[in-house]
Parts: sequence; structure tokens; C-alpha cells
Amino acid sequence: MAKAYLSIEGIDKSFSRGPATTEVLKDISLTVDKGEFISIIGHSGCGKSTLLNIVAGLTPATSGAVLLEGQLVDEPGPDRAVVFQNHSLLPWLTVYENVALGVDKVFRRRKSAAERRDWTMFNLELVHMGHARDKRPSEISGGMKQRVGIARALAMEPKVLLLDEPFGALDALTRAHLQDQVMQIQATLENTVMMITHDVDEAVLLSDRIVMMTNGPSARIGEVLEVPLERPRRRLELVNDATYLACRAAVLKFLYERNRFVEAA
Ligand SMILES: Nc1ncnc2c1ncn2[C@@H]1O[C@H](COP(=O)(O)OP(=O)(O)OP(=O)(O)O)[C@@H](O)[C@H]1O
Repeated sequence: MAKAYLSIEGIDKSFSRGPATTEVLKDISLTVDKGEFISIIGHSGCGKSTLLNIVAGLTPATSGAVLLEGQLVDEPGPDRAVVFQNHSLLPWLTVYENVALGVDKVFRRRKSAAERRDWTMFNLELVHMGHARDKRPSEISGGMKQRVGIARALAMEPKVLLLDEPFGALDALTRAHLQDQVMQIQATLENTVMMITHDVDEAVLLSDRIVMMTNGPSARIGEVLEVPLERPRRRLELVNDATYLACRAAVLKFLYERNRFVEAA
């Protein structure tokens, strides 16, 4: 049997504060193929970001392991780039410099200065931000900042792109535009992507599989749904597509019938 590209094996995660311990994740196992786009969906607080942070190497698991190409993940690394909901650009650097910073760090030994400059610009062009290369984050919109964040992550050529609600803070139109760009980029580069989202339509539109988590504490993977829609996917054509609607209904049922969100008292 072929070895999984990314393998999440029996992850448990508890947080302790004083004598109290809360088990957030319970026995999470998942394998992701190279080039696959996976979404993780579940109600607020179930532990999606915690899982992503464990894969990123930012948070240690209590037990279990994450393997990327057979190598144990136990610290952050450029092979797993994270894009957060609230862009994390350095405000004193220009758009270009924000991307170049990561490129210089990762490719200092492997690419010449001229190659690194070209590579930085290539990635900015990929998200259509080349024209704003000399602007500072305060001079561009939220959607543009998010695009630069995606360029910065892509430019590091990560094995896995980890997206933590990357479009969550954006208005609906900007969000749709950026989703389309991410689909185009993924079609070109065949990135392996793990994305957290609360948005059912976003999950169905972008994903090859949707991982649905049960409510916490001790959240588990409840179901994994295949999205057998051909690519390229065009949102307007999918509005009345039977497969699209069936996938959407399956996720909605999981979230709002079988795992209804109950606000803690
Ligand atoms: N560093 C921490 N220390 C203690 N508890 C934590 C820590 N990080 C997360 N938690 C708890 O773990 C649980 C899961 O949090 P997490 O942010 O992973 O959920 P989520 O599903 O991503 O939520 P949301 O969708 O609202 O972003 C929450 O109850 C949260 O309070």
C-alpha cells in the first residue's frame, strides 16, 4: 500500500489549567494525499484550529503523531505554511518585502538574489498583487492583505498549505473572488491543502473531501465526505448541480441535525 503523504495518527489533545484538564480532541486520524484539498468543518470551539496547529507543529499533541512524507512533525517548518484569518503581514514592510522575507529565508542557499526576486514577483503575480508591490499593508484592503499572505505562504513552496479560515474576515464578493483564485492556483501548482472553514458552500466548492468534526469536548471526526465534482469548478454552474446540492445537504445535515451546536451554559 502506498504511504500517505500527510498522516495524522491517533491524535488526542488536552489542555490543562491548574488541576482542571479539558480534552479537546479525541483519537483524530486522517490521511491526506499529495495534491488533495481537504476542508475541516465543525462548530465553533470543537478544536479545528487546535488540529491545524498540531499539523503546523505549533502545538504539541498530547498523544498520537503527525507524519509528513513519513517524517515526524514536531516543530514548525517551511514545509507547512499557515495562512491565518487575520493576515499577519509585518506592517513596516512593503508587500514585496513581506513575501521576500520568507523567500530569502527558505531559498537563501538554493537560489541567487535575482532568482529570489523573480520568485517573489512570480508569487505576487499569482495572486494578482504585483501592481501593489511597493505598498505597505496599511495602504491595501483586507482582501489584498489576505492575497499577500497567501503569496507569502505559496512562495515558501510548502508541502502542505494550512489555511485557518483564510477568507473568514472578508466580505462575500471578495471572498468569492479569492476562493476562485485559490482554486486556480491549486489547479496550476497542485498544492496539498488543509483548510478550516465554517462556510458549507466554501467547503463544497473547494474541497476534494470534507472532514466533519463532532462537537467538543473530546471532538472526533464524525464523517468524511467525498466531493466528486469535476474540476475546474465554476460556482455559477454549480448552483443547480445535483451533486453539489447533495454534498451541501449532507454537510448541513451533519452540522445542524446530528451535531447541533449547543452553547455551553
Ligand atoms: N492554548 C490553549 N489553552 C487552553 N485551552 C485552549 C487553548 N487553545 C484552545 N483551547 C480550547 O480548545 C478548544 C478548541 O479551540 P479551537 O480554537 O481549536 O476551536 P475551533 O474549532 O478552531 O473554534 P473556532 O471555530 O471558534 O475558531 C476551545 O474550548 C478552546 O478554549
